[in-house]
Amino acid sequence: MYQHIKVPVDGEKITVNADFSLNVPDQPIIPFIEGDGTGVDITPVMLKVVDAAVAKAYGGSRKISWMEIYAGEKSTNVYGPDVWLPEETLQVVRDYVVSIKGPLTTPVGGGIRSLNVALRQELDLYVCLRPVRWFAGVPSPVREPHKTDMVIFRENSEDIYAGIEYAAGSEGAKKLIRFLQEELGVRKIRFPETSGLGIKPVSREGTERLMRKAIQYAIDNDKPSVTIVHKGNIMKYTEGGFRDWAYALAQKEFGGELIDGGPWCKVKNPRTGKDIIVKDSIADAFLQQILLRPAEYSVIATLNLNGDYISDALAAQVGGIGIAPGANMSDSVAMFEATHGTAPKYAGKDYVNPGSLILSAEMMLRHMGWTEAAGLIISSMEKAITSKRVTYDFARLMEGATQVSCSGFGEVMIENM
Ligand SMILES: NC(=O)C1=CN([C@@H]2O[C@H](COP(=O)(O)OP(=O)(O)OC[C@H]3O[C@@H](n4cnc5c(N)ncnc54)[C@H](OP(=O)(O)O)[C@@H]3O)[C@@H](O)[C@H]2O)C=CC1
Ligand SMILES: O=C(O)CCC(=O)C(=O)O
Ligand SMILES: [Mg+2]
Repeated sequence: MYQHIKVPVDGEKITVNADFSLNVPDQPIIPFIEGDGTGVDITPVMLKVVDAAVAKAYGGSRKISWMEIYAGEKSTNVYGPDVWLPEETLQVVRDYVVSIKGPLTTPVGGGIRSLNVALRQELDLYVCLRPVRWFAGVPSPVREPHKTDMVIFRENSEDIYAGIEYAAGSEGAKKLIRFLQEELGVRKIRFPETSGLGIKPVSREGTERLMRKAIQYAIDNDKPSVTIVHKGNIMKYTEGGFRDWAYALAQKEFGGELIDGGPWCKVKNPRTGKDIIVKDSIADAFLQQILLRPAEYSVIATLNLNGDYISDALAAQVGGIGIAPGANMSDSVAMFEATHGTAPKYAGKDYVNPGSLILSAEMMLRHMGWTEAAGLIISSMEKAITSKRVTYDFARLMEGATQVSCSGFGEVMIENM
C-alpha cells in the first residue's frame, strides 16, 4: 500500500468521532519519525520507556504497535535524494491521528525550509501546546522554580514563521520593494537594494481558533488566567490584531466581562464557578515578568515566533529544553514532539537527555486516555531525578549526581516503574 512504510500486522488505527473524541483500540498503531541528529539517540529510548510503562500499567492487555515513517535525512536515504518529506508521511500522520516525532534539522540561511514547520502547515496543526513545569530535584538557575507552571498555546500556522520570504537582491524582493514604494508610498526601507524581506500574516480566524483552545484548556483544567502575549505596540495590525481579536473572542464566545472598563476581562468557568482572568502582556516585558513573577502567569496564548522564544526561555527556568515536551495539534490530528532541536554536536553519542521526547510521549498517552501509563512515566522520571542518576545537562548543575547516558537514563526510569 505504501512505498516504504511497513504497516504492522498486529494493531489497529486510532479513529476520531464527529465531536473529535478518539476511539483508541487496545493495540493502536502509532507512527513515529526518528528525527535527525540526536533523534537517533532519544527516539529508541522513548519507545522503550513507553513500552515498559504500557506493559507495567496494563499487564499485556494494551500495547502500542509502532510504525516508522520518514522525514528529514533518513527520508532521503530511504526515498532518494531530495525527498525530505514524502507525501505518504503526511498521509499517515493524517490517517493515523496520533503520532510522535524526533527533531528535524533546518539549515540557517539557505537550504531546505523547515520540515517541522512544513508538517504543521500541511496538516494545519494550528496549536503548538507546550506545558512548562518543574520536577522536584531538577537543577534550575532560578531560586523558586516551582513557581513556574505555565502552558503555552503557540499559534502554529501563521506569523513570520509562515516562510514568505525573499532574499536580498532577488527578483521577488525587488518586485515587492518596488510595489511597496510605488503603490503604497513606503519610504521607510532604509537600504532597499540590499534588504531581504519577510511577510508576517496574522489573521482573525487564526487568532480566534488558537484563543478558543487556550480558554477551553483553562476551563477544563481549572486555571486562573489566560495571558495574551504580543508586541502589538509596534506591530499594530499583526500582533496588535492578535491581542484585540483574542480579547474579543473571550467576550463573544465565553461571556468575558470587562474589568474596570477593559481591556482585561473575566470569564466565568462553567465547571467551577471561578473567574478566569484574561489579560495581556507585551512580549519584551513578559520575558522579564516570567523570571521575576512567574506565579502570576498560567495559560499563555501567543503568536508563532513569540511562542518559540518563550517556550525555550521558560524551559530554562525549570531545567532546560532537555525535558521540555510539546504537541502540535489540529482539532483531530495530534503530533507530539520535543521542544528542542537536533543538537548536532551530540548526535549518535548516546549522551543527551531523552526526557523531552519521553514527556512528549507522556502527553500523547494522556491524549489517548492511557493515564495510568502516563502516570508511571511521570513518577519514574521523578524518581530517576531525585536519585540523581541523570544525563549531562542535569549532572553539570547538580551536587553529587551520577551522570548516566541517554539510554542509561531510560534504564533508570524503567527500573523505577
Ligand atoms: N522541532 C524541531 O524539530 C526543532 C528543530 N530544531 C533544529 O535543530 C537544529 C539545531 O538547533 P539548535 O539551535 O542548536 O538547538 P537545539 O535545541 O538542537 O540545541 C541547543 C542546545 O540545547 C541543549 N539541548 C538540546 N537538546 C538537548 C537534549 N536532548 N538534552 C539536553 N540538552 C539539550 C544543548 O545545550 P548544551 O550545548 O548546553 O549542552 C544544545 O546545544 C537546527 O537545525 C534547528 O532548526 C530546533 C528546534 C526545534
Ligand atoms: O523547525 C525548526 O527547525 C525550528 C523550530 C523550532 O524551534 C520550534 O518549533 O520550537
Ligand atoms: Mg524552538
